[in-house]
Amino acid sequence: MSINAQPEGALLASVPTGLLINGQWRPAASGKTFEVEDPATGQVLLSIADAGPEDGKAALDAAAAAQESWAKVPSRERGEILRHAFELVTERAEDFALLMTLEMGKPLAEARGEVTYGAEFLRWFSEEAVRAFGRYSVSPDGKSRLLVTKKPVGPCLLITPWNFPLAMATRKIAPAVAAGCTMVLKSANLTPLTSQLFAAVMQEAGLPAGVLNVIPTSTAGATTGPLIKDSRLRKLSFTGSTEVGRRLLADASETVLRTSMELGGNAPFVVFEDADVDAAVAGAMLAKLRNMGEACTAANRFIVHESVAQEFAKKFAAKMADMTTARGTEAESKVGPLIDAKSRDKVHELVTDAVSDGAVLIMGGAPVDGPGYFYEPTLLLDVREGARILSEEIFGPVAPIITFDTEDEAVRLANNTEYGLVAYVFTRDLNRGIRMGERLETGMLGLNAGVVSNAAAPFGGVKQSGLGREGGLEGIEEYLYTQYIGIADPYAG
Ligand SMILES: NC(=O)c1ccc[n+]([C@@H]2O[C@H](COP(=O)([O-])OP(=O)(O)OC[C@H]3O[C@@H](n4cnc5c(N)ncnc54)[C@H](O)[C@@H]3O)[C@@H](O)[C@H]2O)c1
Ligand SMILES: O=CCCC(=O)O
Repeated sequence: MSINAQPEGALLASVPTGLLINGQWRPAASGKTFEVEDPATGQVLLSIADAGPEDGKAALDAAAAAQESWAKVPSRERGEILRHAFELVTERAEDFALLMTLEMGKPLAEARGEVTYGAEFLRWFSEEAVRAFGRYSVSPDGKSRLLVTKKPVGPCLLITPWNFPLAMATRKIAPAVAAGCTMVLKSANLTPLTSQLFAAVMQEAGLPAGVLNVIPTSTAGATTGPLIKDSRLRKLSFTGSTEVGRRLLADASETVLRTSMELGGNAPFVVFEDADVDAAVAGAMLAKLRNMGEACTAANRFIVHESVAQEFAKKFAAKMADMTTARGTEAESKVGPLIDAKSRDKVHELVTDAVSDGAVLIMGGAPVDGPGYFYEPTLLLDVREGARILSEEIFGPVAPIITFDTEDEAVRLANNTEYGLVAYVFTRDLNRGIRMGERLETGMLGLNAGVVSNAAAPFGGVKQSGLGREGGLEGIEEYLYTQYIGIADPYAG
């Protein structure tokens, strides 16, 4: 494969279409396949093998068989495989970007940004692999020695969403490889192609057979359900909706399976009266329109001080009006299609509901005519506090604005949600920024920043946004368990 993007046909022809089990690409046991569509055109891109329960079991068999030998591979070697994978993904950045744009719809410029972001998890954890230290200490009474070590948790099931096809996979696979775990990856059925290509890259980077097994499927529950109940599985790492996450947590409780849950969000974006409004608008464009608003981190509620709300809305609308809605492969595209008709209908329903409830439509507010699932960038002012659009994830390019008067009111509005992934705060007052960090119930805070994602930072939420952290120093811990060995007094007898 070349460094430059291949033409679509050649690129698609290079994507493996089988299941990856024990180092071999093979058809599903049932012989079934499913189709992957381009959300911008509705055209079928590729048909790929459709794993069923039998394939799921074969994948876990392979992961379980490879676990012991993989855990013994020196951490430096595991790190070097990750580093090699980082270099290969970077060399093929244009291919990964085009593939993501084709199957998910995001504009090419954003897809390139995701390649950089996704690849960084490989580099970060190639460096962290060698730092999973334990400790040795003398017990307080001096009579014994305490040896504390970190060990790989064992075979993991990784389930990823469709919205960031590369980064959501590398954010799990890289720390699992660094920790010495084997894996079964269940990629998103709407965007499995990037994971297929990435798995081929991991093979090329030297990952031994059986360490990473990949089972795309159109029957997620039926195929992964038995794995979650299988006592050989030691970890479930899920990224997706809170609704599915809740169900998987219930299933995981049967075997007291260790879990990481990266779930939904409902991010507040708070603009204080002392904020630099232009900087807040620039942050809002990122926090809202990155990935067409299809991000767990997307600002879902703009909570703006009443004294600057008109100015903020006017400037925000002007910037939004510059965003060209077009197929992601077109050079001018700034907003691609939503993932499917169901998602677009839900976005429209939330907008219609807010408007019929008294919100003022400043711009947009409708699906775009023609092929693909495009939705107009939309701005709503004076949204009523109890509106559905403020309590549900919009997952589209729609920004609802509500106003506040006092800091206490901003905090109350921002925390008024079951979610707690990220919040954004714009203010020139550092003390106020710090206070908001202390008062907001979220795992992450963007202070005068519209994006917080960074491979070196612990990504994750509180409340119903999930459990655990991905990235940062914390990310590898999700794949390690602590073992303590008590040693008798070496001076006794
Ligand atoms: N917190 C985060 O880091 C983060 C990151 C990305 C996306 N998300 C969230 O993901 C959601 C969007 O992604 P989605 O629509 O793919 O979510 P989803 O929950 O519908 O699906 C996520 C994954 O789970 C699989 N799945 C669905 N039902 C399943 C079942 N019964 N058993 C096993 N697997 C099952 C899907 O096939 C997919 O691979 C949003 O809520 C978004 O906020 C969260
Ligand atoms: O969709 C949520 C993930 C977004 C990110 O990692 O920046």
